[in-house]
Amino acid sequence: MSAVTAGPFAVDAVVLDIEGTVGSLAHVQEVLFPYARERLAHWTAEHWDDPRHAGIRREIREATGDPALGAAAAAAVLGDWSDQDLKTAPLKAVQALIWADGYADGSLHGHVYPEVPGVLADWQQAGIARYVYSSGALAAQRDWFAHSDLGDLSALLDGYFDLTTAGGKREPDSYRRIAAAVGAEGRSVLFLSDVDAELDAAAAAGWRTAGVRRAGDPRGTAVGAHPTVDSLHLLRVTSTR
Ligand SMILES: CSCCC(=O)C(=O)COP(=O)(O)O
Ligand SMILES: [Mg+2]
Repeated sequence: MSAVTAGPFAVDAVVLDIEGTVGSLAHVQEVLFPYARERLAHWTAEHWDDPRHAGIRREIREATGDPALGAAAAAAVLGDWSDQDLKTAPLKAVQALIWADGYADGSLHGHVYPEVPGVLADWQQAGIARYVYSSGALAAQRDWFAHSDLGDLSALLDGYFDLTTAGGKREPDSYRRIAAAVGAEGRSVLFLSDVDAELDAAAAAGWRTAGVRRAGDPRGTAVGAHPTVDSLHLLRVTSTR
């Protein structure tokens, strides 16, 4: 393991990506996504006409341009989006609903790297706020941390942002929205991600940035030009206060 550190970062808040940052890319790609993919057809057959999911239905119909799209066609569309790993809000909403069953019956857990709870607790103790920003839906993010393989980590987090509340992760305006929502100046927020385009967007909004690249990640050890660590305990983060 490398011991390359990043920082110092004097900040009021840290915002963390999930996939590839606090949890393993392989877990998302090889466990979570297939779990939902295998159940998409059944989910749409069961729930397509459910009034509680009218928003999902409307968004998928809008995206396809077919106001009469039925359950079977919707399942095919969702399957295509999943196969392409497209970060679309309705796919993320359906995945979250399917995963919720797996978390509830104990067949799914959110993967969290071993140092994460301790580092979050240290930042909490130092008065640094801790938020999550993922393409995964808010419900999926909450479930990930509430049902992590290291226990319920919800108390270590102050809030969650996703595509519906912040916008796309490669758009600087999304980071401006989050900063406004948490009441922080961009320069006082540190964003952690495994994707350089996301860090570039955060930097364009004036945020501090650090890449996280876990050991064995096939994408290599650098995340663009951003200072990069392979474990959160190598970040030197202090409070501005
Ligand atoms: C618990 S969210 C599951 C991960 C997911 O759906 C996803 O698309 C990963 O996106 P991220 O922004 O966390 O890299
Ligand atoms: Mg990620």
